[in-house]
Amino acid sequence: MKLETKKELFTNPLYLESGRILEPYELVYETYGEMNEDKSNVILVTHALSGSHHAAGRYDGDRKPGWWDGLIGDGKAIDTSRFFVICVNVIGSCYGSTGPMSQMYPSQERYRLKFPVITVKDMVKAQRILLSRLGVDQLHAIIGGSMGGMQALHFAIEFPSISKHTIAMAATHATRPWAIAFNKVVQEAIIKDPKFKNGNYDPEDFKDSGFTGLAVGRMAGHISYLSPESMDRKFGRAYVETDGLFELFGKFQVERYLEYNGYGFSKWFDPLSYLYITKAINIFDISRGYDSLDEALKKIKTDLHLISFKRDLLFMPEEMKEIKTVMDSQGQRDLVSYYEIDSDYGHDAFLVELDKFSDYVANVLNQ
Ligand SMILES: CC(=O)SCCNC(=O)CCNC(=O)[C@H](O)C(C)(C)COP(=O)(O)OP(=O)(O)OC[C@H]1O[C@@H](n2cnc3c(N)ncnc32)[C@H](O)[C@@H]1OP(=O)(O)O
Ligand SMILES: N[C@@H](CCO)C(=O)O
Repeated sequence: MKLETKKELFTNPLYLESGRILEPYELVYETYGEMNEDKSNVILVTHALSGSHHAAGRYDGDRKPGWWDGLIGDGKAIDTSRFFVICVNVIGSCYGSTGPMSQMYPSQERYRLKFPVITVKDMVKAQRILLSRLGVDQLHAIIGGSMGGMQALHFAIEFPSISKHTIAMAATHATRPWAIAFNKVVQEAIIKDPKFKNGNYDPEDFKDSGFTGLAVGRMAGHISYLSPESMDRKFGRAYVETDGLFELFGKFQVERYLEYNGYGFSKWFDPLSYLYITKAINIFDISRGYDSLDEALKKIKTDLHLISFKRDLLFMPEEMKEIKTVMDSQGQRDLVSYYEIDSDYGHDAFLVELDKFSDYVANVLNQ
């Protein structure tokens, strides 16, 4: 599989939903496979909250491949021997596209809290502009999970003719208070951490030791990505062997797991990006700007595939099913399908249980 990382600079303003502008801005992206002559084999993959443009393949020295490597590659469900796949790091993130720690023009100071609030619709708009720059006006498919699924839904509504197929997984049409509440924990923990310094932190300060606010908040988030059943399976009631049951700070394996993943995460993810992206997720609502959800969905022309996971406790199956119900009731039955995957892993099943939906995805892409 041919893997390339690229960056594009845009000097025209990006007009944001908030009324503010981002100017200039950069987008970093990866591509896999080769674009054919008539540009008819392009698939856009959209990433989730902490994901990046590195969706597949491996660079020299990498311990792990990209986050959807099991799905994207030669002969895999998103077959890079046939398709040219693009994955773009969203604005607001911390992997190279313009985000809160980028430098403002012309002062060269970092934006920090001066960075504008961005929305999932803004992330999509920037990617549409990148596609135009690449000469791509028609996609074979758009596919993403979680916040990636939200982007796929926005693409379907805002750019109805751009893609033949749209696959939105483990997402919702509007973020519910339940999910906002988990994000509140991480946001509060970040801003109240003394190292945050009202956004004026030095990233070097937590490169080695981690950023406690982000670590603790991410633990709450991570709980919402699993389920009671997957935790039973992963850990049971196992205790860390070297810890005594009657030591106050002795740990269950599940506690060790949350510490490992929370503190590890806080060494490499930027706290301001986390604040801005969770804000974008919280205010996600595909009906904003329309009279109703029905009106927003009426714009859809693409073949829309909605996929939920049975025990997704963050974005629950009923939320995606509602999109199908509305579309069915207003004469769009032929455009929409809904598939509920029998899984008890939890929300992150879209990253882990690839064998449960690979064939489905391959079938859609073969149509
Ligand atoms: C599009 C995107 O969103 S990409 C971003 C994806 N990444 C994330 O969401 C970050 C959070 N990570 C995760 O949620 C998970 O690691 C996933 C979903 C990516 C993968 O899940 P799984 O393959 O089931 O891995 P699992 O959750 O068992 O293990 C994760 C880590 O915890 C470690 N771990 C497992 N059990 C324990 C334990 N008892 N104590 C300490 N650490 C543990 C694993 O060794 C692994 O470490 P590593 O990341 O250094 O390899
Ligand atoms: N665990 C994934 C999905 C969260 O919605 C992430 O961190 O991006």
